[in-house]
Amino acid sequence: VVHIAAVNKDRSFDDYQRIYNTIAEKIREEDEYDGYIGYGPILVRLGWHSSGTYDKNDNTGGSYGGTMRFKLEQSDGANNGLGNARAFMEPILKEFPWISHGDLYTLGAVCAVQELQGPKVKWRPGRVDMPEDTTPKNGRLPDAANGADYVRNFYARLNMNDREAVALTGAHCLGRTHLKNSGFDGPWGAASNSFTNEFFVNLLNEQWKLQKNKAGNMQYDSPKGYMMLETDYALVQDPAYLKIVKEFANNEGAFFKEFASCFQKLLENGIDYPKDAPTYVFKTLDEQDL
Ligand code: HEM
Ligand SMILES: O=C1CCNc2c1cnc1ccccc21
Repeated sequence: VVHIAAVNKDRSFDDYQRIYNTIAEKIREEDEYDGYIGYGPILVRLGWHSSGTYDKNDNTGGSYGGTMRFKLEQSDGANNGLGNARAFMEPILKEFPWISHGDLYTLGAVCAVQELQGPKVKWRPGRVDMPEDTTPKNGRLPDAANGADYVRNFYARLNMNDREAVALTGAHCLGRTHLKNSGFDGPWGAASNSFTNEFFVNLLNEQWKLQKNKAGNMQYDSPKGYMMLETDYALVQDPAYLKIVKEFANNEGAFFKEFASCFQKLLENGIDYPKDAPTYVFKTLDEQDL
C-alpha cells in the first residue's frame, strides 16, 4: 500500500494555524471536561490511536485515510471513550470542511501537546480520507496487560526503537485511565493536563504494588493514589528501557526532544511526502498573545 501526501495548493500555513487556534481555544473554553482535566489528553490519544494501527510490514493502517471516522475502527475496545474526542472535533470539521479527518485528528494531537506546555511538534498536511473498506481490522492497538517483550515487539511494528518507545509512553503524563473505557482505574491525584516528564519521575520514585483493581484487572498502584499499567511498569523492569527512563526522569529537555521527533514520526507513519510538501510549526495561543 502506498499513501502519497496530497498537497492542497489552495491552503497555506495561516489556514492551518487558524484551525490550530480554533482547537486550542475550544480546549481552553471547555476546561471542565473529565473532572477539569480538559480535552487535551484525549485529543492526544485520538491522534495516537488514529496512527497506532500502522503496520510497517505492509504499510497498512496509520493516520492517512482517516478511518477512525468509521464505526468498525470505533468498535475496537482499545478506542472506548474516544467518541468524546471525535464529538469535540465535529464542529471543527463543520467550520473547516476542506481538511481531511487524518489531518484534523493529527493536528488536534499536536495542538494539545503544545497547548499543554509540551515541545513543539512539526506537522505536515496531506492525508486523504480513504473509503470505509480500507479500514484496518481491529486488534492492532496495544493491550496494557503485558510486559517488556510485548512492548518492544509492538513498537517494532510501528518502526519505533527503544528510545522512541519510552519517549512515546511518556505521554502518559497526561490524563488518566477510566474504568468504563479500559477497565483500569485512576490515577486521581496525578491525572494532569500539563506535558512534563513526571511519568518517568513517578515510575522511579513511587512504591508500586501490582494488584487486582475493582474490575478484576491487574495494575500497579502507589500509596499516593498513582497508578501504572503493566506496560508502563515494563519500562523499569527491562534494563535497556530503565536506562532511558532514568535519562528522561533527570533531563526533561532530552525527553521533549525525543518525543517531538517520534510523535511526528508516529503521526506520519506510512505516508510519502513529495519534496514540495510544507512542514509547519504552529504558534501556541500564548505566543500569539491570544
Ligand atoms: C503499549 C502502549 C500503550 C498502551 C497499552 C496504552 C494504554 C492506555 C490505556 C489503557 C489508557 C486508558 C484509557 C481510558 O481508560 O480512558 C490510556 C490513556 C492514554 N494514553 Fe495510552 N497506551 C499506550 C501508549 C500510548 C502512546 C504511545 C500515547 C501517545 C503518544 C498514549 C497516550 C495516552 C493518553 C494521552 C491517555 C489519557 C487519555 C485520557 O485521559 O482520556 N498512550 N493508554
Ligand atoms: O503517572 C501517571 C500520571 C498520570 N497519568 C498516567 C500515569 C501513569 N500511567 C497512565 C496510563 C494511562 C493514562 C494515564 C496515566
